[in-house]
Amino acid sequence: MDIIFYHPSFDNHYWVNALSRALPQANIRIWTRGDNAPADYALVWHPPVEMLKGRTLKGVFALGAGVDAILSQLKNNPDMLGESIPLFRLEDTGMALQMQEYAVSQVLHWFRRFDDYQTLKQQAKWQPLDEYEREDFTIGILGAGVLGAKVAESLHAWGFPLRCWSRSRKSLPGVTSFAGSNELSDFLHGTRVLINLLPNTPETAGIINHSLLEQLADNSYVMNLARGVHVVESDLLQALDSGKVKGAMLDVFNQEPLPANNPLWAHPCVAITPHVAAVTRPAEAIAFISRTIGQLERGEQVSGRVDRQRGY
Ligand SMILES: NC(=O)c1ccc[n+]([C@@H]2O[C@H](COP(=O)([O-])OP(=O)(O)OC[C@H]3O[C@@H](n4cnc5c(N)ncnc54)[C@H](O)[C@@H]3O)[C@@H](O)[C@H]2O)c1
Ligand SMILES: O=C(O)[C@H](O)CO
Repeated sequence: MDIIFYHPSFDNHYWVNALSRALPQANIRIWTRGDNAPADYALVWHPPVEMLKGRTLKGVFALGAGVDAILSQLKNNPDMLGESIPLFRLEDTGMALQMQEYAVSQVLHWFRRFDDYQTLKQQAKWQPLDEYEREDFTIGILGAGVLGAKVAESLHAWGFPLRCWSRSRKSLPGVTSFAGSNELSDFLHGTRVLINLLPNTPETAGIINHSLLEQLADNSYVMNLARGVHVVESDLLQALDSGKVKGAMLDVFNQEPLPANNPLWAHPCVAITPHVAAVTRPAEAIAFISRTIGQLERGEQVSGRVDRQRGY
């Protein structure tokens, strides 16, 4: 079995060595320009079109959870990957725990008013503030898939009222489920902390806009852990300036790296991390990929296949 590997920023040699240990029966090589030799599988992130074009592969694995970049490449280059070639993405592989750490720490930061205490500290003011009540701190999770469901589970342990919004109704312990565009307004009404874990699709791009933000509870908080394209940045800035939204924690942006002149950097109510909410962990990702290739080779059911029409 032949496997080609390409990632623009990972240590490709490290990955190929680790993959070779996990799949000793496979010949795994780093793909470089001009390599047209046959391959059965391709493991990729932002691949050059020529890497995949014209190949008859048994499968392509994206080395991350979101496949928006590869699907948008496919849109512009429809012959890059034949319709019948399955595309897979990483499901969890250590990302859920990272999302849980991120979401729980930030929700607690807001709930315990550490943002307000930081402001008071800057004024050298010793001033105990009123406590927030849990029942006023409803958390709404946009997207209740692999990562959203796990984030809900970790916040459930802290006793917050929880709700989620997804395409189909979910059954998650302690979480009120809203489904479909007809129920989005009901989901937003009373939501104090909004956590975004949707995939980037034509339906979800720009979803966190003026109209959505207006429907949240007053003094709400927004956490974007999914993709920058979900947020209309000018609408979020306006909502922060008006006080409707009290704080935002953003990991992803329309333009990455976020340009130095973007007003989000300087906004006192915005916290920023550089697209690190959940990174691909080699050991777990390689275990998932090698297990899935084994299942495919044996003709078994697999998980993680992307529905190209649906867009995730
Ligand atoms: N910031 C980071 O470091 C980072 C890391 C990993 C993943 N991500 C992002 O997180 C996203 C989610 O990952 P996942 O593994 O949980 O995905 P997933 O496919 O398991 O879950 C997606 C969820 O979104 C819902 N959804 C999709 N389209 C919808 C629509 N139109 N209306 C309502 N609900 C809709 C689905 O029903 C599902 O519940 C990824 O697509 C990726 O963009 C970001
Ligand atoms: O989608 C993912 O896996 C992360 O956002 C890394 O890009």
